Amino acid sequence: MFRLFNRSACEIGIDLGSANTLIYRNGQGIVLAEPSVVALECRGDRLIAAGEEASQLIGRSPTNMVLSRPLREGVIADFESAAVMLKHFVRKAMGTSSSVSRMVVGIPSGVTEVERRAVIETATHAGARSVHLIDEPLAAAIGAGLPVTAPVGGMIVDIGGGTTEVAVLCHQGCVASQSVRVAGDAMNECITQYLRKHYDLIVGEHTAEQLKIDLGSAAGSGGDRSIEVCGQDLLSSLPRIHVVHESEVRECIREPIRTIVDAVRRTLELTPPQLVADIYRRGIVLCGGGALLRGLDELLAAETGICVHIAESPLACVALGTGQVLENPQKWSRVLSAQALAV
Ligand SMILES: Nc1ncnc2c1ncn2[C@@H]1O[C@H](COP(=O)(O)OP(=O)(O)OP(=O)(O)O)[C@@H](O)[C@H]1O
Repeated sequence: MFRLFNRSACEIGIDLGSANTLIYRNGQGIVLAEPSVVALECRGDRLIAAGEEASQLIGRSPTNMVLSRPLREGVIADFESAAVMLKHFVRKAMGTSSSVSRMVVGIPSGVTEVERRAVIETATHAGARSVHLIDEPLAAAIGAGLPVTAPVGGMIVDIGGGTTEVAVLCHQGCVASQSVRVAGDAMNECITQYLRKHYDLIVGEHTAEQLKIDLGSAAGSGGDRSIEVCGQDLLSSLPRIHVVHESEVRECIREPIRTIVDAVRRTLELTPPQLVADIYRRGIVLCGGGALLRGLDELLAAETGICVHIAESPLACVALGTGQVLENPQKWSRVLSAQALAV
């Protein structure tokens, strides 16, 4: 019976992000990548849709449905919805397995004890028999391939939807870090506010996000591309087409980008000189979806005087890192023993 049970149990690593949830399954790699969105029935908490399907309903949900992005700024803001969403994702990732014997979950480094507990309870509710938490910057650095076990310093900057995590790592530990609750969502919000204030135009979340991805940049590229968007006129409530320029988007996301650059500079100030020299030689590694913002690597390099590299799969680094910890528990025993919380 014991052997049968063990054969059907699986181990998974999770990046439970404000914007996206990724699941790594032991021996298989990343098996799920979905937006962290869930649609529930208004009465009761019956699941209607989760992930990509629910994301299509943002700004379009009927009145008998509650649409939720249960994580805000990297932490669980709506416990009930997070539990239903994670349970659904874990079931999908489990495939034919009957249980999850171990779950490694990435959490932002600046979270409170209550926020940590909320993650553990959500993971337990989703079916995990033992839950280990790992700091996201450490998981991201492992996933990005930084030599975090070596006695040399490396810097990782993870720009997600709700949080930006900056950390200097050395010998499986964190030497200096900053966690700011400003990232991709804050940029979307700035774009929405700008269009409302300057053009009396209200746009949905998807439109703001698309503008950021299509036109957003941290530094000028020479031209000034533009695209047409459709929004709702603030005064008449009627639909209106408006042309938005690259230079406008760059201007309105300037503030969150400044906050991110300042977090990197503050982390360097907190870093001992020997490690600063290591980082200078190896460069800074950028990951998270925000790493894909055009020109951000160049801006950071200009502001710090240090080379900046974008990780190979920036959106997957945290999940890949949790996966490596699962696959090689001996190597990462120090990371896990410090974080382990058997349920
Ligand atoms: N090409 C792009 N240009 C700019 N931003 C992008 C691009 N692609 C994705 N993003 C942004 O990346 C963010 C999502 O990144 P990611 O999946 O790493 O976040 P997360 O892990 O869910 O969030 P958090 O770490 O805060 O919990 C979103 O804000 C999204 O708009």
